[in-house]
Amino acid sequence: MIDKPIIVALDYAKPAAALRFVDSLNPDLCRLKVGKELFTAGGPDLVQALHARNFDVFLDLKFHDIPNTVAKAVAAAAELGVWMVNVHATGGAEMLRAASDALRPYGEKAPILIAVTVLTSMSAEQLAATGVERKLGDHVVALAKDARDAGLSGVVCSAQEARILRAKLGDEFLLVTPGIRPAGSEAHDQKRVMTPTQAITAGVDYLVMGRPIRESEDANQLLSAINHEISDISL
Ligand SMILES: O=c1ccn([C@@H]2O[C@H](COP(=O)(O)O)[C@@H](O)[C@H]2O)c(=O)[nH]1
Repeated sequence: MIDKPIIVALDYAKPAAALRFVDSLNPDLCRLKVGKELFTAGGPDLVQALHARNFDVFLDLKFHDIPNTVAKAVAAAAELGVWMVNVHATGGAEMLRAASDALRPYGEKAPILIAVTVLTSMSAEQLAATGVERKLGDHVVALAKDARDAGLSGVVCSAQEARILRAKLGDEFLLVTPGIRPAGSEAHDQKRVMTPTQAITAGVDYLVMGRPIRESEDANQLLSAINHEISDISL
């Protein structure tokens, strides 16, 4: 299993609140994800503050724009030194290729580039209502193949699609899955959820968890318990 598979979503409105929480976390237990809300409030300074505290940062801005704009945006993320960055796979093959090509000059220092397939907050019915005629699983697989063919390293998907993606895309392709909920905990707005054990058993590489960790009484204790639970799984 991958080292430090839990990525904690720092969905905070204020950088100070995010850093207060981060200062209570043990960097040996997790990596961090900065999304649209916190990056809009805290910008590159906040990302640098997380790097200074020895955390790997997944910059989850889900770029989706014309190829030139997305290429420049992922290059800016590389300049920031983030560990992982993402784009929307529905931006199309040309956009995905432009993003991948933009990171080539950074060589081994390039962030891991992945693509969002179908948001974990969407059900099959909600996806169909947007006009997508393929079944949800088929759509995720098709978008993941587009990402792989454009040179990306993996996708954001639900753990519910992990088995089919592993079968179709092989063992090296990274699967990063939000919508992870410890057994018995609230799903909130997430529709396609799995527990950490179910997800790792299905072949997921990274588990993204926000509210269950941030709202727990002792985040380090919960992270340790989940890391211990999934470390026992042999695939
Ligand atoms: O399909 C996706 C893509 C991204 N996310 C992000 O992950 C976290 C999940 O937070 P929870 O509190 O554990 O629900 C959040 O930052 C989302 O923006 C996602 O949920 N689904």
